[in-house]
Amino acid sequence: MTDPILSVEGVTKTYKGGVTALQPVDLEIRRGEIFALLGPNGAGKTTLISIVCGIVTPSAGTIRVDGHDALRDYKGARRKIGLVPQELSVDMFERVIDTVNFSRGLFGRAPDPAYVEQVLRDLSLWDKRHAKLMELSGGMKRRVLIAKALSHEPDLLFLDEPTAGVDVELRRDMWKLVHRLRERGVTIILTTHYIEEAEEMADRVGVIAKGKLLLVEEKAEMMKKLGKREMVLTLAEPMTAIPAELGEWNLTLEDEGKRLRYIFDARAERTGIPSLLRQLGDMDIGFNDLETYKSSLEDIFVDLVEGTRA
Ligand SMILES: Nc1ncnc2c1ncn2[C@@H]1O[C@H](COP(=O)(O)OP(=O)(O)OP(=O)(O)O)[C@@H](O)[C@H]1O
Repeated sequence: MTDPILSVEGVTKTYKGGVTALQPVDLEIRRGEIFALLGPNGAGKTTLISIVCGIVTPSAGTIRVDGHDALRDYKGARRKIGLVPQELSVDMFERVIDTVNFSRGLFGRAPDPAYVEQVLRDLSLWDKRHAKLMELSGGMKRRVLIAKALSHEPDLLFLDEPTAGVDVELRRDMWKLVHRLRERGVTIILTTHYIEEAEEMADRVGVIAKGKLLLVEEKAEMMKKLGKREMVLTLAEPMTAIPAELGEWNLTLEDEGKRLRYIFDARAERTGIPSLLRQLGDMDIGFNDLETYKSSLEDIFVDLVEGTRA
């Protein structure tokens, strides 16, 4: 990859107690992309982010953030990064604008009221700028965390589970916000348990489980490559069992024999649907409805993660 904004090479982490949270991880992030790191609880997502942000020391490996070695030149690397943590760790008595200005100062940036105003406006926090954090709703507090993370004009923004525990409306707002930030040139890495979040937001998806990065793919490519597809026929007459003549097809009978499900591989050149339908016609098996489905990222994810179970 030419000039990645982040490159992670051979990074591992074994915590003091002996838990191996990351097996050697190699990952490159392109400038300007939205990358979703998708994985179940305990997969190592937060550990990886924390290592890149210099909060956790890796057991091995190197990290470069926009050319800065994250270990040897921690400050240079860290300045490029905005981190939105999972937990609210803010002083509830502080006012919105003060906490954002304070975060900017921590990175040695000179005050820039116009920039901070823009960030607060983008996050619909401008009207609340003089409110104390304790006076804000949960969703607004989360936006304040984002404003703080953006306060020093980072090029790379980490969102650690940005929508965990927020309502649907706020989740959609977050998604829009992430797209807007990208339009402004910010590269975004987010972690999530939610498939639909990765599906909705990301350009590329990395699937991580048990500390192993199992796969990194363009989202569309991943769906295409690994997608199974399904066709469901609603039968005119319920069946008690699948006739032996249909034994070679990957069929299941559902809904008390009223629906027949056919699963096929989207990668295969031929779906087999025409010949299956012909055969059903020859056998006088009628149907009232035919639907096809593409498997979602969810199915792919479950397949992958289950594949890693010992
Ligand atoms: N400070 C620590 N000391 C010891 N073990 C830890 C520490 N932090 C995390 N772990 C362990 O490392 C593994 C990976 O945890 P991590 O928090 O990175 O996962 P995650 O993918 O972010 O999970 P979640 O989605 O639940 O936040 C887990 O087994 C966890 O228990």
